[in-house]
Amino acid sequence: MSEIRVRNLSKGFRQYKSEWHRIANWLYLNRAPAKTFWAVQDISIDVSPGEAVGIIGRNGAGKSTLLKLLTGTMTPSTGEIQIGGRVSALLELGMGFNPELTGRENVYHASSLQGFDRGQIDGRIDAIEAFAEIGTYFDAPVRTYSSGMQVRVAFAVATAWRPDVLIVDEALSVGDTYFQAKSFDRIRAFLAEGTTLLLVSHDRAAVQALCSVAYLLEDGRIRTHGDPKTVFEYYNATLSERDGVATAIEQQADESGEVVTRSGDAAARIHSVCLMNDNDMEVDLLQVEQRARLCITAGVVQDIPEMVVGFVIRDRLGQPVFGTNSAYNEQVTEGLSAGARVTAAFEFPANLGEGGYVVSIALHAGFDHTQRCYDWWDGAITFEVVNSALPKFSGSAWLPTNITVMVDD
Ligand SMILES: Nc1ncnc2c1ncn2[C@@H]1O[C@H](COP(=O)(O)OP(=O)(O)OP(=O)(O)O)[C@@H](O)[C@H]1O
Repeated sequence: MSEIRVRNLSKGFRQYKSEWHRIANWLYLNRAPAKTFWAVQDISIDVSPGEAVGIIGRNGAGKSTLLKLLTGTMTPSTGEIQIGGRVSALLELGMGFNPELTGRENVYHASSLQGFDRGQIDGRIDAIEAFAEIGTYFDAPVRTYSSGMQVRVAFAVATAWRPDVLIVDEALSVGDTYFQAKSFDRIRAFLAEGTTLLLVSHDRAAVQALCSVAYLLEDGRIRTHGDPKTVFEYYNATLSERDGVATAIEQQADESGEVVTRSGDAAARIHSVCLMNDNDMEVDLLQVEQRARLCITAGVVQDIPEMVVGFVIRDRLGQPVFGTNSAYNEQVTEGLSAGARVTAAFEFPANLGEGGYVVSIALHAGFDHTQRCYDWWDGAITFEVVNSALPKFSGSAWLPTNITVMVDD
């Protein structure tokens, strides 16, 4: 059985030529044939109990509208929604608070709207206050709060009881870093206990860390769905599409079963990518701090006005660790003819933490691939960084550190 079952869901908004046409329509003066704009079109999704699903897409793709339909704050034009269990939604956190009431009073009010009685709220209020960590402000009117304080109280009350279904819309990105980390821990704990999660986020690391499936929305429809890494790579490839012209996007599993994404208009193609160590040997293993050289060869297929070669190194969660390109370094090659061969080398010290890294390579015009992308190759190579010579450290960057510790008796 699905915890969330959505079938052929659509939401249309009527668009009028002017305010007058809108009013005329209300007054049944039939002089304003309105067009319908479909913010959500024919969406079907099944989410199993305990599953975590990410929803991604450009601004205006229909993500918030979909969540509003799921939480019942908007009614669908057509389609069906079934949700099992108690839903808690973190949308527009704190918007429902009464500014004249204190945080504590708002917590009682918000919790009673969620269906909890006074005794149940009395039993949780101390925990909510402790989680929000806003000190004496908890008993001050909400109008005196900073937006961060409001988010803290709103998150604390919305998650005071573990919901069966948690719906989160970028809500966490507004809090401060400390509170975001604490909120993520709470969401992770809910997931471990069986909560179903629907998360709208542009944060690739958060979606990859929390979700097992992602859906890419575009113009109100599902363009693709699958494992979050593959869907984010596909999304990244769509960012270079212009004027509604679709980019060719290939996704194929390599020998190890990893899905590799390649996209672009193919006016130039990457031929080979390899990583060399300081002994000029091709490697897939580097010591922390060892010098490395990323070597790329490419061929020009059609005459192009310019070519920029770039790369990005990502950690295992898909978070970019470092990326640069020849445009940032003022080495754009111009006026390339079909048949030309291009070689590029990027040399750098592997000042990275231990672990696995994935490299994407790009050939494009302009400062990034969103202007015109010839070839983008996600996961072109992978490599490992090991530390057998330096002091132990954590994290994905190696920052050579001088340490001074003194004791005064
Ligand atoms: N009440 C409304 N009336 C008319 N159009 C609307 C309404 N609400 C949303 N839309 C339109 O529907 C489309 C989808 O909007 P939505 O807010 O769902 O996108 P989104 O993917 O959440 O975008 P963002 O990432 O910017 O929040 C947009 O073009 C938006 O202008």
